[in-house]
Amino acid sequence: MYKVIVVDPISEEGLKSLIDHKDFQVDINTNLNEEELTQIISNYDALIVRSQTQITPNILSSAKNLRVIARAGVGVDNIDVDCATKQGILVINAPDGNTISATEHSMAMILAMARNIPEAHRSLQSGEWDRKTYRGTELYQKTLGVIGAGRIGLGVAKRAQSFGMNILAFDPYLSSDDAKRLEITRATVEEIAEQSDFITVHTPLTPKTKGLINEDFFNLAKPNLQIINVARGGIIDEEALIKALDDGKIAKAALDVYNNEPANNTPLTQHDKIIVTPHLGASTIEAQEKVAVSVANEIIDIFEHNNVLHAVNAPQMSGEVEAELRPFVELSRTTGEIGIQLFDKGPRELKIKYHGEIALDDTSIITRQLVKGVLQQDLGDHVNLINALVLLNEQGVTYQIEKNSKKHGFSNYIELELINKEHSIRIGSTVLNGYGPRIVKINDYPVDFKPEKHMLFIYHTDRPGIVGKMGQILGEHNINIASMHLGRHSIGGEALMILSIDTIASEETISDLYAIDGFKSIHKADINSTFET
Ligand SMILES: NC(=O)C1=CN([C@@H]2O[C@H](COP(=O)(O)OP(=O)(O)OC[C@H]3O[C@@H](n4cnc5c(N)ncnc54)[C@H](O)[C@@H]3O)[C@@H](O)[C@H]2O)C=CC1
Ligand SMILES: O=C(O)C(=O)COP(=O)(O)O
Repeated sequence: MYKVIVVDPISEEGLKSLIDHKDFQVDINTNLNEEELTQIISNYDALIVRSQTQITPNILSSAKNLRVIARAGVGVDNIDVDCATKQGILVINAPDGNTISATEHSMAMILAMARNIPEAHRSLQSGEWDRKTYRGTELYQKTLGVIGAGRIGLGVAKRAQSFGMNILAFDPYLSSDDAKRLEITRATVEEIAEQSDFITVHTPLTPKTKGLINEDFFNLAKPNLQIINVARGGIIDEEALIKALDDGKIAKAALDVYNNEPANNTPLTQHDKIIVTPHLGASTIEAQEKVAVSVANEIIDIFEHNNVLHAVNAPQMSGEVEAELRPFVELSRTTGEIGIQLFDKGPRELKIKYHGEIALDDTSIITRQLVKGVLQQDLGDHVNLINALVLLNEQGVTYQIEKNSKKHGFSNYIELELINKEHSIRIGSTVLNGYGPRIVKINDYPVDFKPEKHMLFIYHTDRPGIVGKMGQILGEHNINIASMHLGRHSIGGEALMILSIDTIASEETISDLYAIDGFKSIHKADINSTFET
């Protein structure tokens, strides 16, 4: 039974598939403080949040059994994702469940601000009939600057176009083709500052976007500028905003999000030229149901089928590409395990080469599997696909990836090289049509074997009688040989023997094998990962 805790208010109707599932127990407790959550989190396999609960390193350090944190929404800035990643906890979100609601809320804010609706409403409720003070502005033929042209930004742009607005957009990922097709003009942040009558921000909060709209920006702005933020508090510098409004550098603002939430104690909510809502962008019946359905179904899929659709801190694992890559994924972990056992000391560097068609695919999952295999010998189960690269970095090991879509003898070829100051080792692998995963190269030795659970790699001088002696010693130690492969450069020259054996070879067995004249170095490789062809 998997245990899931829901700590923010989330549609129970949307969570129904999880609540009704026989393999899941769902506890809903939306009143926990940090200390209380820290105390109970080790009981849970999955945690569901919205933006309210801060998932801190403190909580995560106690989350010994937590495998998944699911954000029923988009922004994950309330979750310490780096810390979760280091601990191997998968973070997922529901990236499109609330897009329409946040888009519509942004339009509502623009319209409410342009037409003074909240102020006029308040005035009329207080008994006034003032048609002069609340004269507004049309959107028609005005310029809207969109910073962050993703799902919501483009949704706002499309709706604003239907009001006859011209759209300028800044987003490093907005291609000129897409901009042309969408009839949007790409612009720099400065151009947007200078030319816009309205501005809306729709980026995530990142070190790059924090304070993106600041005093310098407002100094470039037109005095009639009206600006909204339905993305994240902090993208617009709050102090600079108040100053720009007070100094008449810009006209108005509308905010749904704040540096500190709940925003009970800030001049922003009292300012005459700012209209405010308490982070309501995603607060509709429809959005809440959609995000809840999305995280509930994905949690089930992750625990039951290991399928991840909306990973924030891991490569995606589903669909056609995954089916194509699956044999390589399993082979790679094994290759990493073999590699580290053939290497005497810790590597300082890994080089990973992808040759052939596979070079055209997203191979990040394979890279992580190779690294996981390498680290697993020392770090055991702690290392997983989420934290493999972080842990590699922590071990002071760098990695490089080389991709070449030209064939390297095989239609697909993956090579792992482990390097330190003294030496390096290269292991080449492929998946052969009809034959499955194969190791096809060890350093310069061409080989061809299917990795098995227990193997011996013996570097020796090629000479007659050596195999018989080895068979005899293994027999004396009650070790059965399942298969044997030889790679050699020339007759009588240096050679590599690879044995699959049915049981683990003891240190005593290895030391007896060293007595054979011509055996130079012997490495055991015992594979932890389950390996299927
Ligand atoms: N107020 C609310 O209730 C809600 C707020 N949001 C917030 O809205 C924001 C956007 O959400 P979506 O559109 O769904 O995300 P998205 O991921 O579809 O779009 C974000 C866009 O920002 C762009 N971007 C990233 N860094 C940038 C930079 N430095 N400069 C310019 N563009 C940059 C990305 O390229 C991407 O196109 C998020 O911060 C999210 O948390 C989302 C839903 C509800
Ligand atoms: O999805 C987002 O990023 C939001 O900001 C919505 O936040 P909420 O789920 O309403 O707390």
